[in-house]
Amino acid sequence: MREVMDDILHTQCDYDPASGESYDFDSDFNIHAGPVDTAFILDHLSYKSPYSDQLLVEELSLKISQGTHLLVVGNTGTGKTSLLRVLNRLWEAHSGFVQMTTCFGPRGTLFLPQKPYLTDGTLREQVIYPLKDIYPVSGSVDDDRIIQFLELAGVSSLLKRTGGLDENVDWNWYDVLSPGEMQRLCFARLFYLQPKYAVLDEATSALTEEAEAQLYKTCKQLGMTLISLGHRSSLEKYHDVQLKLCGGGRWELTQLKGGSSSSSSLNHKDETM
Ligand SMILES: Nc1ncnc2c1ncn2[C@@H]1O[C@H](COP(=O)(O)OP(=O)(O)OP(=O)(O)O)[C@@H](O)[C@H]1O
Repeated sequence: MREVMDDILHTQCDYDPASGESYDFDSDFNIHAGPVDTAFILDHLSYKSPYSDQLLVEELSLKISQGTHLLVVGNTGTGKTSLLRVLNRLWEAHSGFVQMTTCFGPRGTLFLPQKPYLTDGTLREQVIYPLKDIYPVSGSVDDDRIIQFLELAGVSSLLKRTGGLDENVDWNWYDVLSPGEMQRLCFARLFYLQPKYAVLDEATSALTEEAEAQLYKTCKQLGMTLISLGHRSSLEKYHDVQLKLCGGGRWELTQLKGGSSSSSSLNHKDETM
C-alpha cells in the first residue's frame, strides 16, 4: 500500500515526502498537459463493475471545469460511486477515455467518501488528515484556522469533549461520534485543506437541509468547485449541471440554472439510445 501511494505521489505530484524537501502548498498541481481549469476529461467513456458484464454507463462525454459545480444523481446501483472509482483509476474504463488532470490532495482534488474516514489520532490530526506526515509541524500557528473551520462545520463542541486539539482521546472516534458529527468533521477537514475540487459522495446525507446549506455555502466561499453525488433534490440549487444516471448504460446531462438539457452546449445522449 505504502509503495503504491509513494508511486502515485511520484508520478502525479512529483513530490517525495521522504526527500526532506519542503512541500510547496502554493504550487499548481496541474502538472499534466490538460487545460488548467479542467479537472476531469471523459470522452465516450463506458464503464462497468469488474465483476459484471453489464455496462453501468455508455459513451459518456463530459469535462469538469473549475467553477462549474456538477451534481450526479440516479437510483441506487446506477453507477454514481462507480464513476468515482473510474475517475480515480480504482477501476479500469471498459472503453473510451478518462483523464484526471489534477492531483489528489490539497490544491488538487479531494474525495469525501460515503463512509467518513477518521483517523485514531487527536482532533488536530482528524482535521489536518492526511497531512500529518507531510506537514508534521502544523503546530500552534494553525490553531486559529482549525478552530475556525471546526466552528464553520458546526463541530466546535468537539474541542470541549476532547479537552483540546492535541489531547489524546481514549475512545474510538467511530463509536462516539454520530453520523452527522462525522460528516461535519470531514467538512472541517475539507475547509482546512481547501482543494480546488471537492468530490462529495452523499457527504451530507446524515444532516439537515439547513446544515447542508451552510456547509455548501462555505465550500463555495473557499473557492472549491464541487462534484456531488446524492439523491436529495435540495442539492440541485448548489450546482450548475446535473448528470443523471438512468440505468442500463443511459445518462442525461442537464443545465440546472436557466438552461435545458437538449439546448445545452454539453454533450447529451438521448435516453432512448
Ligand atoms: N466492489 C464492487 N464489486 C462488485 N460490484 C460492485 C462493487 N462496487 C459496486 N458494485 C456494483 O456496481 C453497481 C453500481 O454501484 P455504485 O456503488 O456505483 O452505485 P450507486 O449509484 O453509487 O448507488 P447508491 O446510490 O446506492 O450509492 C451496483 O450494482 C453494485 O452492486
